[in-house]
Parts: sequence; structure tokens; C-alpha cells
Amino acid sequence: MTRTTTFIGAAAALPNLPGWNAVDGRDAIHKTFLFADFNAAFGFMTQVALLAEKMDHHPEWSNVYNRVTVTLTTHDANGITDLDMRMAQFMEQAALAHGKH
Ligand SMILES: C[C@H](O)[C@H](O)[C@H]1CNC2=NC(N)=NC(=O)C2=N1
Repeated sequence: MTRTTTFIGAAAALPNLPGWNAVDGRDAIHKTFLFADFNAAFGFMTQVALLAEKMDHHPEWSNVYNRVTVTLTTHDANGITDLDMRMAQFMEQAALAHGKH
């Protein structure tokens, strides 16, 4: 699929994303979100999943009870693009709405 994205790169993106870190060995960003319990964590994931489908842009993530670990990158671009920035910012809002710790 062809789509218009703007390459940003992790180094340029991270100053605008508090709590996110660079990933070793690839142009990607990472964050661990902690919630009160599984319900809150899965509610967060559900909200993000709906956006991911709408954007056709999907996080690499995993969940253990109240913890959701996320890596974002744009596979088609081999690095961080505007799609990852939008996804990360949405995740921040969604995490607040689901009472992240
Ligand atoms: C065919 C499909 O549109 C692509 O594979 C999409 C799906 N979701 C995606 N998600 C992410 N994170 N990066 C991509 O390059 C990507 N590409």
C-alpha cells in the first residue's frame, strides 16, 4: 500500500514525547504504560486498536496484567514518521483517560 508519510526519525521525535525512549538498533520509540488493573490496560488497548485500524498503522505491543509495553515505528519507512507521532500522542491521551499510573 502506498501512502504519504513524513519521515521524522526517533531523535527528532523524542524531545516532543515525554516518557518515550529510543530503541537500540532500529529507528523506533518505546514506552511502558502502567494502569490500575487489567481492565484499565485492556480498555486503553481497545481504544488504541480502533485508531490503529482507522489509520492502518499498528503498534508492536504486549500486555501483562496492568502493563502495556509499546514500540512504535513505521515499517514501510524503516523509522519514525508523522504516523508514529500521531499514534504516540493519541496513546498519551488514551492512557490519561484510562487512569494510567
Ligand atoms: C499493508 C498495510 O497497509 C501495511 O502493512 C501497513 C499496516 N500497518 C502498519 N503499521 C506500522 N506500524 N507500520 C507500517 O508500515 C504498517 N503498514
